[in-house]
Amino acid sequence: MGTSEGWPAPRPAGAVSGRVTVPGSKSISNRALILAAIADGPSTLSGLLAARDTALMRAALVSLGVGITERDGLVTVTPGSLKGPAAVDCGLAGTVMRFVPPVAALADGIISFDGDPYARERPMNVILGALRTLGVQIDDQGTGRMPYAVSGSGAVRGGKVTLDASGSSQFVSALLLAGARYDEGVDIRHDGKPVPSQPHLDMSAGMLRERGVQVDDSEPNRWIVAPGPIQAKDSAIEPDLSNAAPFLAAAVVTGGAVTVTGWPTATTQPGDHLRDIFAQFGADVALGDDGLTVRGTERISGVDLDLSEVGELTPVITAVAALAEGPSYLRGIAHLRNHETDRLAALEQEFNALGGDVTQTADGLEIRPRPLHGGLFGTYHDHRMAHAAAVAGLVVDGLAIENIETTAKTMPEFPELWSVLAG
Ligand SMILES: O=C(O)C1=C[C@@H](OP(=O)(O)O)[C@@H](O)[C@H](O)C1
Ligand SMILES: C=C(OP(=O)(O)O)C(=O)O
Repeated sequence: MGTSEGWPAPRPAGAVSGRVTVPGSKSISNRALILAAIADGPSTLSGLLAARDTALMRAALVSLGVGITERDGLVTVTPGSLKGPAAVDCGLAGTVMRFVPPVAALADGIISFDGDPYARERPMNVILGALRTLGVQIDDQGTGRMPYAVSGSGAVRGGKVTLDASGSSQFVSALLLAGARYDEGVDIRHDGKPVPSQPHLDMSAGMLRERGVQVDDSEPNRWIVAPGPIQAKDSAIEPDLSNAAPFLAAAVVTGGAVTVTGWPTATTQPGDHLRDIFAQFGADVALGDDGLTVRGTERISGVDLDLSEVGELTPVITAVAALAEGPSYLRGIAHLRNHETDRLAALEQEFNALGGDVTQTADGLEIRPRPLHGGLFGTYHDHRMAHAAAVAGLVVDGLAIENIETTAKTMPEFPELWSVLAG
């Protein structure tokens, strides 16, 4: 696949059209695994994503004493008594490094956490501080970052905590997901600039309610989870709508038509915002029984978008914007500096290296379309940088993608699916 020269991005002669089935949602899969692991009985999950982030989550839960078996594509999770010692590899997965420590706090024993080199740069201080307030003992050598160890005593007091989740919604989701199992539940208040990624918070609250947990999020910036059992639940994981972004973008930038199958009619996934976003770029968007179809038109308009709720869509949106007719302004995404890499810097660097004109602002990007030329597009261990590069490569000669294998974080089949659609 990839070589030292990178993976040559497919450069089709004309419009890209076809149907794509994308694998399960990373965010729903890892929440379903966590909730099943601390539920009141076994749960069977279908359509669970098989990718690096979910493999890391499964390994983490198994190391704590959870039973996970797989048969005919169905994954059964059986809660066990949670115990250390254990060592959790978080890779570069935000959902593992933030969601597992609150569960590890329920275990009896010491659970240590580490991950990829860049994982040590991703902020953890807010969630570690909040856990300490809730009665959990954590040793991070005073760094607020990885590596750290949680010393569980088999139970967590819980209760009230105030935190600043402007850096990542995952700090709140982490406490919500485990909070029902704390003696006093959790009562979280956010104090700071706005919390990003509201759909992911709704996803956490929604999945808890589906499992019988009482969540009160009626007051802005406050979430109360009542103590009590989490009901086991068999469930089907939706396709990953954020990972559908590059495929749909292929239709937009080549004037083709792409259908992503199995698009849910109601969902908390942020990727559902793509319907509106691609329409703003000028594409025709239709949600039908067959899935979501995006049809490119003659023109790609520049856009002015606040992406604070859907930050993970930014790399692919940047690629489309770089190929538009006019400038685009993407706002509300300062927190992307804490993602798999500093995404604002990485997008600026890599699109400008192709002849583009992308500038970082305090909270986003300004993109002025320029004719792009080929080159090696750096991906910084960021799956979504690779998706952005692939979209640009559809219409730019000689574009190669460095470390295409990084797409395995959430979609190991990406190179194959992309080659079939665009090759
Ligand atoms: O809870 C989740 O599953 C996620 C929340 C978001 O994190 P941030 O709020 O840190 O952007 C999102 O970007 C990430 O890809 C997945
Ligand atoms: C920010 C992302 O991932 P993580 O879950 O590692 O935070 C992402 O997938 O875009």
